[in-house]
Amino acid sequence: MYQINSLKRFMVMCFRISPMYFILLCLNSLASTGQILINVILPKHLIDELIGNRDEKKLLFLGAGVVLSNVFFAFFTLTMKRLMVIKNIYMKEKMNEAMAAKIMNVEFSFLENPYYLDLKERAVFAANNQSALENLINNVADSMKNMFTIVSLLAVMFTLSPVFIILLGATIGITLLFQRFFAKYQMQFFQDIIPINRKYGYYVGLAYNDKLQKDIRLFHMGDMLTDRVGEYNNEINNWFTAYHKKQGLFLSLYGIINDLQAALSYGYVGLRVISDVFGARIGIGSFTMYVSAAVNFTTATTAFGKNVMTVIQMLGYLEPFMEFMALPDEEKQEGTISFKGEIETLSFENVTFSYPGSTALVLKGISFQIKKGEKISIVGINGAGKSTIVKLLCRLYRPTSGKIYINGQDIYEYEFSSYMKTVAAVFQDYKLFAFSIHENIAGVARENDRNHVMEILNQVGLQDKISTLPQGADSLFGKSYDENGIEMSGGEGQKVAIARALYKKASLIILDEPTSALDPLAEAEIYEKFNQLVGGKTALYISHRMSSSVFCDKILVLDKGVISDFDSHRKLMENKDSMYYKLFNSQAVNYQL
Ligand SMILES: Nc1ncnc2c1ncn2[C@@H]1O[C@H](COP(=O)(O)OP(=O)(O)OP(=O)(O)O)[C@@H](O)[C@H]1O
Repeated sequence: MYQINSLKRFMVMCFRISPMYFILLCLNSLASTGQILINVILPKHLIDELIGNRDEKKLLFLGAGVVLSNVFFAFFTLTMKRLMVIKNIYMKEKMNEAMAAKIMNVEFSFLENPYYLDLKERAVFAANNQSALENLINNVADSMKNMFTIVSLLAVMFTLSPVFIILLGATIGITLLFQRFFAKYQMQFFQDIIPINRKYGYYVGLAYNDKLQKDIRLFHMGDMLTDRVGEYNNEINNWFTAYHKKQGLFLSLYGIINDLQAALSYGYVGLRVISDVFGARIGIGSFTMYVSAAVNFTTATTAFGKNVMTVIQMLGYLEPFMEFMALPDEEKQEGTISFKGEIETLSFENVTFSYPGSTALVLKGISFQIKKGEKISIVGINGAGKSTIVKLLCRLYRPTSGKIYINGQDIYEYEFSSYMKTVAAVFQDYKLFAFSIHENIAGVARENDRNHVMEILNQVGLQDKISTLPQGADSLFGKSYDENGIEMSGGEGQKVAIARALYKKASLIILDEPTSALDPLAEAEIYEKFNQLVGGKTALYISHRMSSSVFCDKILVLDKGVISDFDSHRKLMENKDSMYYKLFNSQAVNYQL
């Protein structure tokens, strides 16, 4: 049942991707069945005519019928096969597209959860490897063809004798019982192997990951990874050896039953030619037809059994893909009010938060309010919950309790995309993409204002760098796809990321440790100019460099998920027992001569 539901979901998805593909599959299956039927029925009439009246016109008609119909069906099925090869490639591309769209739209919390991250890896693997999709669809199409064939041949054989059908039915019953038994075993096998496959996939993924190669080399992780992958590989091999032994046994028994089926067909139909014990005698033409029908019937039932097994196996491979595709999308979060205008007030009211799957409270009932244009610095030791505040504001996570209001409205009341337009954030682990510098910046607003881009690049101090590049702001990031692509230093990259956030026409700008890679001069320059750069926008900064707080209107001091202070630098420095005073002075002493 679980497999049937899974197959149904998968087929509905494929149908949505390409209804034409399904029409082709059905036509192909019908054509293959048609060819088998013609070759079962027409030779009977040809032989009967040859043995009987030998009417030349009829013989010519029947002979031409056999040849022409075979030519037609051969041409038709070959054309269909070609079309389906093209469609298979298309389906695979679409599957990758759907996967990419899902990753970009799925609720963000899934992408920080190890289970779903792993699921995502396995889903990508399933979509791209093992030809699972192609095998699944081909086997579904083949099983459809075999089913049509079985049903039509049953109709042909029914004209000989219902007893014959009952005898064949009994052998099919035994076959189905075998199939059911093996399908159950197979299903269990593919469930049981998931955890080990997941671990194997995870460690192989680590070895593949180019971002890890520095650490792998520096800390000699290569041997450990290779050993771990080897161990899991052996374990998987042992599992599959046991599986294939069972499958071999099953297929042998299955083959014996099919041979018995063939012997029964030949025996029964032969008896009907030479004796009338089981009914009226039949001629040679009918003998040919019924034997051919029975042989094709046996072939179709065997093939059908294999189709079912392969479909189950491929569904097992594709399960992670389907599970990932069924995750809810971010856009589906409620919120209908279109956000218009600018942020006038922003407030957290008694917000408590723990990450999904964890009971530890990261934020413990925090409340604060910010007004339009204020520049707020959030400080606190590692793990205090600073970045979590930003993630909640960006609607990457939902508060466990309490609410966040903007302009008096719960932020989840706002329609998602209009809300996201008003927030620009530069995260610690910001990413730039393999587009040009210009596209990385202007792409966020989907416009092409070159002067404005250059103006912002100048403001963040990148004018000298850009002027040394032969293609200026049109230089492409990264060398992966363009040998003339540029590599920027960590600090230069951060400046581009800040420029991108500034360019976005957002009224709240959030910088989560955006200057960690900047040299002291660049950092000082950015902070000095920051209020000018940000202009009238409301801004939140998170930085471990306490000197950056001096430029802010207020400082929100977080201590283990609780707000310990929220005031101006001057006021907070008056209290020598405050956490802020300690944090500030612990750094300040390092700068004293
Ligand atoms: N995706 C996550 N799942 C579970 N726990 C998380 C996740 N992200 C962060 N945490 C936990 O939440 C707590 C607060 O993390 P957060 O990143 O908000 O701290 P922070 O104050 O920004 O720290 P830092 O100064 O080191 O950047 C930490 O204890 C961290 O382990």
